[in-house]
Amino acid sequence: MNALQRLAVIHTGGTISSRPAPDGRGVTPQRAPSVPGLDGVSVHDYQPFTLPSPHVTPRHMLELARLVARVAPEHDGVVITHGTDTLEETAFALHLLLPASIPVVLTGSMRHMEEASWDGPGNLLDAAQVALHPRTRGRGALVVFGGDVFDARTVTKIHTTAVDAFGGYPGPIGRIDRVGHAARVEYFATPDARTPLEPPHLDARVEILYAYAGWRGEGYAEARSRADGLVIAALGTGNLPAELLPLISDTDRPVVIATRTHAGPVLPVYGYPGGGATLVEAGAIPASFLNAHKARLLLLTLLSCGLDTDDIRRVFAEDAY
Ligand SMILES: NC(=O)C[C@H](N)C(=O)O
Repeated sequence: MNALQRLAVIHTGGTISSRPAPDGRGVTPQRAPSVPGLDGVSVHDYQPFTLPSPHVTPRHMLELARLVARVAPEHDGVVITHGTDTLEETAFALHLLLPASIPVVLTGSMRHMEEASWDGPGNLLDAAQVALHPRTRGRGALVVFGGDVFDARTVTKIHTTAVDAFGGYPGPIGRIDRVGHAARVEYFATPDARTPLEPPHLDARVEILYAYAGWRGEGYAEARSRADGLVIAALGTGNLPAELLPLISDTDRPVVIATRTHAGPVLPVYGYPGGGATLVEAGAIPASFLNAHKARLLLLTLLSCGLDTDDIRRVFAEDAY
């Protein structure tokens, strides 16, 4: 007889743990869901905190990474239930902090447990079966939602209410379906290998500024004086209004340029004042394909590791994460 597989399920809150509060003041996290119908698997639950995901911070992400690293050796896979609003940030933090050899799968739900269309049990079962699947090993932190498997680097929340709330360019790297009760897991891609980062804390301060037509740098000086580093969600391939160029040239801390456009890289193409080529010339660091909030987590992690601006520039240039 085959030995039981062992699954760790780490609950953190979010809609998948939520129902309407008795005081009638809206939906709040209350009770973690249990994994439905997994034969031959012994499930061990952990609950480090119970939060709506807008309350999750980088400190919680580091706490989770340490918990996963601690429980992973005694389990065949790890699932994390999480609110969807910042799920991609926690997934990306785990991608930065954990070796790819640990199969860790994040999921959540868009509907709470008292709604007829509650998507929690299906997503949780999918996540569990993906986490335990032998082909999942070596792919690092993944997100499973609506049967699609996404890598932590590219996944993003694309809809505020739809059940298929996750997407991202270029799309899923795998899929789970079922034939009868048997799960069928297919992969189309493997995330690149990387060396996990080992920050002693995640307390560096990195702020995001969002560019728009007519921005003259309002808020920039204040953010620069508070933060250890900045990320700008810039325009198109990473361009800004001309007024930003002297501000960026003057900044002695790392300034990473991401894009507010939903897909595609940041590239030093344009040479007009504020164009991407002039920003890079002025010392800004292109975020490549990372969205602004993931670029922020990478910058924050590198700063927390004590890296200087040149080393940070090198890490971003290598597309190492
Ligand atoms: N669907 C969800 O989980 C959204 C919720 N606001 C959260 O992120 O905690």
